[in-house]
Amino acid sequence: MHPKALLDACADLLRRTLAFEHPADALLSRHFRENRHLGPRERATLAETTYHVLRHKRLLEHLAQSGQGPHARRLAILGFQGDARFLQSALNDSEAQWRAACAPLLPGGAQWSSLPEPQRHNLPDWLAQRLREQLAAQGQADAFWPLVESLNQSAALDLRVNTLQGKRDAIAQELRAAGLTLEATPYSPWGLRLQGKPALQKLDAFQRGAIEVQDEGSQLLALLLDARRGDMVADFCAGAGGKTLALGAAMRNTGRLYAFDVSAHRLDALKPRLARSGLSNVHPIAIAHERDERIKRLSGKLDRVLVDAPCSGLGTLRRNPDLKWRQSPQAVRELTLKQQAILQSAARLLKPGGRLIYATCSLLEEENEAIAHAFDAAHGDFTALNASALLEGLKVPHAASLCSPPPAAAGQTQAEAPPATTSATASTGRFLRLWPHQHGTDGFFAAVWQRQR
Ligand SMILES: C[S@@+](CC[C@H](N)C(=O)[O-])C[C@H]1O[C@@H](n2cnc3c(N)ncnc32)[C@H](O)[C@@H]1O
Repeated sequence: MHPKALLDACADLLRRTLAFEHPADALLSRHFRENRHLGPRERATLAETTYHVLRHKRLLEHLAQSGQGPHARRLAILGFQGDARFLQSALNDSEAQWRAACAPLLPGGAQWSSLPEPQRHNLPDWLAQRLREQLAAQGQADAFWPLVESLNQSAALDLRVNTLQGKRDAIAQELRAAGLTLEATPYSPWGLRLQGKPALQKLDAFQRGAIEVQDEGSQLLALLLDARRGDMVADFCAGAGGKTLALGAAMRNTGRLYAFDVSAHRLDALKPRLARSGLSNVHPIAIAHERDERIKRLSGKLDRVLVDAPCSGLGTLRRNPDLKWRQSPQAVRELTLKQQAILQSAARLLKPGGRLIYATCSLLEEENEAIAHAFDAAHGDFTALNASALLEGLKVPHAASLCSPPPAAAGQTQAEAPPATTSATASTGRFLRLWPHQHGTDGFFAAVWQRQR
């Protein structure tokens, strides 16, 4: 593709993305489907430029005020993520001069640190304020900048090994032999972290379902449910089934695993993944809402229920940077009502002794701890379990470092770790709390309970 045409295509994609009528990843996928002639480098430039501008939108829009020509083109010039010589040859003289003048203020530039804070954190004001307040209340005010910097980077590509098909080490060896560079993930026993973003779909391991793309944090949520052979389990908000597949494999393809979701479309995306995985214990069921009759019939019958609730997704900004511009305080408030309603309905499915997990990929306290505390207050028949102790029992390295609240005193030893079952709802390490800047995963939250009666 000619440099000028590629820059035009970047500008056109940005114009459409910044209308925020559709998620950026959906828009990009559609663009690539409709333009099959695009090569891998052109696709990478288009995708990375779009994501870079979404990540650094406040800064780039500020700098773009000084340029000339259509707004989206100015953003594409400032945020271009392809070969620098390629960009140079797409610019006219005045554009080239303007870009050179802006360069010291771009991310990584010599004068970037002199910019006002909003142009460095690139978050909407409401979100920056909430994160600052929340971190300060937890005594972690210093974590604000490391967090926003990590949210503005692209995420690593993690795989989950389908342990029904082979051990992690053996699959890692197979992938290395196919030319991939990777290492075991630090916490999940099922995970592999790839270097770069190699294409996976043609690999034999992918086609036979031995690997699935899944963030390490997501793997840990499924692990925490500790679903076992022969269990009756529900993945209440299964979506395209990332966690369903991990749960089905943990159950060794035995028992019964219901994959519920209100979106039949998302459940459809689970079907080819299920076919590859070799699982036959999964039952995808599209429901009308969380009080659907098909769910009521299962009341009091299940051993494990995972509620991977619909949420703001603000823990996934590394992958979905447009979410910070698409979310709002009002939308988050509405989500919290939905989250409470879903958790309440899902809890009814458990039998006494059964385990319930409420999880999100949000960073916000109101979608996480606040929902868990409200559930505690309304459900005396559920006892909170300690995520740190559970993960330790599952042999996850450094389990306590993945959970909050952190130990009050440094140097807590394993012997001092709290028991898995605790009625002290504010105990150390009660919640799984994953952060991109600390754990290299997306931001995740999970609270765990056991039904008593
Ligand atoms: C965070 S996503 C799930 C992601 C999925 N568990 C995975 O690992 O890939 C939340 C899902 O909740 C679904 N959802 C929304 N409202 C629901 C409801 N009332 N009952 C069940 N699922 C619901 C959405 O369609 C969406 O697929």
